[in-house]
Amino acid sequence: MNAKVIDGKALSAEVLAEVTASVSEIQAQGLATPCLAVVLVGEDPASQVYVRNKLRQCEATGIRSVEHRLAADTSEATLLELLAKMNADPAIHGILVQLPLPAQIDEQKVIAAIDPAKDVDGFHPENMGRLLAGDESVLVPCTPLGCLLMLKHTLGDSLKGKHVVVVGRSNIVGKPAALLTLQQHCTVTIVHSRTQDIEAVCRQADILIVAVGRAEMVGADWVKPGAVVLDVGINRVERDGKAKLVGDVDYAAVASIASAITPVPGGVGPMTIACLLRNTLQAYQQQR
Ligand SMILES: Nc1nc2c(c(=O)[nH]1)N[C@@H](CN(C=O)c1ccc(C(=O)N[C@@H](CCC(=O)O)C(=O)O)cc1)CN2
Ligand SMILES: [Mg+2]
Repeated sequence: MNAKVIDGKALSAEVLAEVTASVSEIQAQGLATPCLAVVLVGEDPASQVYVRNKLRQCEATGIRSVEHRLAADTSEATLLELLAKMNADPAIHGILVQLPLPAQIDEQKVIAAIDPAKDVDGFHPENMGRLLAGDESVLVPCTPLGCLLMLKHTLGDSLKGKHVVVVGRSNIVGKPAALLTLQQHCTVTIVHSRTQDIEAVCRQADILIVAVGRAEMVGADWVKPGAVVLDVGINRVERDGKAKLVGDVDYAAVASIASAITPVPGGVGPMTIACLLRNTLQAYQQQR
């Protein structure tokens, strides 16, 4: 088998085009423009790239953006004060704090301080709880939402009843990906570092979603022939003396056995940013 490549760049362009059309319509009606506030603490190079891309996509879709760059030694209190101001500002509809945060700041405390209505990352405990309860109007985390859109695009109605195995149990990807596919009537298993015979469980999957952060961990012997494989990993490695970006899946090996697979780069990553803008529009519409 030679897997179909699920093109995250092409699909994210479709999502962004829909957002752009909706923003144009809002502007044509003379309404306030949707606005996203982005907070970056410190100088992590990857985070700087992601934030730059988020701001660039805001501009491309017509969404207004406000950027706050804070020094790496910013105190938790200062960040919480900024969030309180933005929560109270009716001209700001979405707020995101780029993760990871420096060690002196408690990530959970910061996430919980964002107004759930403006939480375009879908990380707030209230939004996580609503997702768990099956509330379909809730803001959901961007990466798992991107995965779901890719699965719907690839499988359509036949997504129902499929066995999804999610590798990784993070709050940001693994758990919400499991809940979102459960909501689509999939049979869902989460596996992780302590799972016994993890390869055998993964081999049962019709759909394998891998989000562990370990370069090329999933080989062909983890995958049932014909499975759909979504690779959420982004790992910077050195190969033949050159820097290279690889996923958590051994792409060449798994593409020869899967029916469809996401590449890295150009797979799930671009969908994350497109879904952020989609969520910003949703937050705006729900605040009107
Ligand atoms: N507040 C948040 N922080 C973080 C999130 C998040 O959703 N919200 N996710 C990740 C980082 N992230 C977005 O913030 C993100 C990561 C990767 C990509 C992406 O498009 N990747 C490209 C490769 C780019 C590269 O060269 O590194 C790809 O896969 O094609 C977009 C967004 C952690 N923090
Ligand atoms: Mg092996």
